[in-house]
Amino acid sequence: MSSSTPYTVRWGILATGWIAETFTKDLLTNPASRDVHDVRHEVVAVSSSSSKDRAAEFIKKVDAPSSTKAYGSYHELVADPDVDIIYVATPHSHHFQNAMLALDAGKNVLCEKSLTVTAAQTRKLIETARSKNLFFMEAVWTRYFPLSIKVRELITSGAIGNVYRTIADLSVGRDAPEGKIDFPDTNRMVNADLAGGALLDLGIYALTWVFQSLYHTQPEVEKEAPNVIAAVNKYHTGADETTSIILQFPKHRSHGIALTSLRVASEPDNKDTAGASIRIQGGLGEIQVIGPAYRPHQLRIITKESDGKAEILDFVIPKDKERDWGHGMFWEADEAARCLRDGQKESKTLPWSESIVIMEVMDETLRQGGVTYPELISTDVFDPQSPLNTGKR
Ligand SMILES: NC(=O)C1=CN([C@@H]2O[C@H](COP(=O)(O)OP(=O)(O)OC[C@H]3O[C@@H](n4cnc5c(N)ncnc54)[C@H](OP(=O)(O)O)[C@@H]3O)[C@@H](O)[C@H]2O)C=CC1
Ligand SMILES: O=C1OC[C@@H](O)[C@H](O)[C@H]1O
Repeated sequence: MSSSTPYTVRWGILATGWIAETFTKDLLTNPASRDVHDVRHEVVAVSSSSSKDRAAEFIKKVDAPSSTKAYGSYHELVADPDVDIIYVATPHSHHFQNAMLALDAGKNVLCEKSLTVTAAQTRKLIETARSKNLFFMEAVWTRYFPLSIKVRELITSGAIGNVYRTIADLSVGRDAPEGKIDFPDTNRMVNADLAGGALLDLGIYALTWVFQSLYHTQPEVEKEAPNVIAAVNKYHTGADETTSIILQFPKHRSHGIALTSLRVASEPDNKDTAGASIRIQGGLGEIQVIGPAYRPHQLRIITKESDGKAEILDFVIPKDKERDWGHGMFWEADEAARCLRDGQKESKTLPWSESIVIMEVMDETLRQGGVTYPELISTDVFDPQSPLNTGKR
């Protein structure tokens, strides 16, 4: 293959909900629209545990090629020899069983966040990927944004000195009268059977910023798992509604403050009026990240020398004009493609070891808050016939 021929990855999409649609539409954009020329993506199959018809409707809706195969079960998808990698887009409750199903069938996996319900499940998936020599990655898309790459470069180049503290918030204001939260109790955001709660759904992004700035950017030998102090308020469903975590990295004398809530909003008007959702603070200045923690769009760099004038860097998410689409999830897909091309089993931007430490922080937070999830979704015993794999709800 000549070096000018892009490497093609053939994707299988497992589930047909909101994020599956958003991600698949990104896969179908022209990589040239984001100035990527070395990799490309094909969507070859989609599976729905609800029905084959639903998978077929999805294929039409996202405007995938008519040759895309529709399956009415996850089992059929993972057995398809034309699929190189499976994108797991079910609720977090299902990730462990669904990702295991794919790995067990010899497929590479990109799995939505939060990676699993427990750290033990994450460890099991990683052991399986390692023993089967397969690629496996947690789909924390924000890490692959040019904006995130720039933040990591600024930190490692010493632009704000030693980083001592990061304050990161991802909260959505869904407070409702009479102590309610404005999601039906069955919704995956608050339903404990689907591993609902602020932490696993949103808090993972606040933790991502703490880890990108205080952990990932450290030399390998200096990385340390943090001490964790958590305060958790539970909703009547048993899921956490407001969770605040202090992470202490003693060797580095640094603290991370990760905040998440379903009651109050990081950005009440979605117009940046509330200021930075993330502040990365160093001895010489700070980097402020503007926009929601999962899809930020601006950096403000303020140093002791700034003299009241922040350096502002804007990051626009490119659109494929022909499809009139571009959400920003294509960068993580490009990363997965390059790893497959280069024979790498894990991404350097979010290595397995880091996913484990983050899951351990979430475990500890939930333990301190007394949040527990049902055995069906927290077991680390793989069962191909689990209802989570067969869709028998
Ligand atoms: N990276 C990001 O920006 C985002 C990531 N996410 C993550 O993606 C995952 C899915 O979220 P989202 O797409 O919003 O969820 P949806 O409820 O919209 O979709 C989930 C899909 O999973 C399948 N599914 C299988 N069993 C169940 C079940 N018991 N209940 C509900 N769905 C089931 C269904 O597809 P089918 O019937 O076809 O099998 C369903 O459409 C979550 O882990 C979430 O954290 C979500 C939003 C944004
Ligand atoms: O990952 C996510 O990012 C966007 C949020 O709206 C969504 O709830 C969450 O799953």
